Amino acid sequence: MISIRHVYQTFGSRQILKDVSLTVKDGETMVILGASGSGKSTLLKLIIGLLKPTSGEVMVNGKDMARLSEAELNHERRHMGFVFQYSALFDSMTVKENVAFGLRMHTKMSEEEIDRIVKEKLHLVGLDGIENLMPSSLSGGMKKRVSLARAIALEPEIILYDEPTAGLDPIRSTDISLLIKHTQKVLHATSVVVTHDLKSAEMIADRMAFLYKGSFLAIGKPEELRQSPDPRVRQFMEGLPSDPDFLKEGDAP
Ligand SMILES: Nc1ncnc2c1ncn2[C@@H]1O[C@H](COP(=O)(O)OP(=O)(O)OP(=O)(O)O)[C@@H](O)[C@H]1O
Repeated sequence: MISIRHVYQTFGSRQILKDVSLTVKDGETMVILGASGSGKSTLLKLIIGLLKPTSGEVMVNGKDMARLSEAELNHERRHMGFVFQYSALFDSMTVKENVAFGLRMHTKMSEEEIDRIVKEKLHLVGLDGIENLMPSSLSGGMKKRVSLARAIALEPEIILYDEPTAGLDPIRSTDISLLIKHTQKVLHATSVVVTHDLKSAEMIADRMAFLYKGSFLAIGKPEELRQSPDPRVRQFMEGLPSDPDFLKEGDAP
């Protein structure tokens, strides 16, 4: 379980998160929505323990991430998988070495076991037989899949996704969203997905949380957000422009 309690995050004089609280239950997929700069990635960094909150608590599986030593943090991160924006594969390593990275770092598995797990995870993401390719020869969608295979290699209890569909065309974006959903079904992981992509969010979310200027305006099931009494939430959910005069009469599509 991930429990964020009354978190404030300040950088210099700028307050980025203001009294943010959120619980992500075991096995749940929580999607964090919000405009650019609203603090979504900052929230992920707090969960990973890359940032310590200015005040408040970030508890992951009962551990206060801000109070852990670097060694303890690394131990906790072994149970977490990360799918970064733009895949972040190691360009000088083959697909196999990318997927095997965490296995080599955190375990003493034999080469046979590593081979087996790499094959199994690539199969799960629909990429059989590409172990020896280099990332530079893959399409954007394939890179995302490899990134997901790497994130789940150690069968993490928690998976964090930062904009998993960024830079993909709508069809590939749907493919990745379906894959995230499938992965959830297989692994029963607790997941937090940061995205701008409403269609993807609707496909994968158990619940959604809408971050607006550093505070959550709404947390709930997708239909609850769509019917939110707060016009700012509905506006985002409907993808309307920020300036209501933007679509003047006669300009409407
Ligand atoms: N380490 C830092 N030092 C100073 N400012 C920071 C730092 N990290 C983030 N910020 C600022 O905090 C704000 C929120 O950043 P964050 O990356 O969390 O937003 P976001 O919602 O993920 O945006 P996007 O969707 O564009 O990625 C931004 O204005 C950013 O410039």
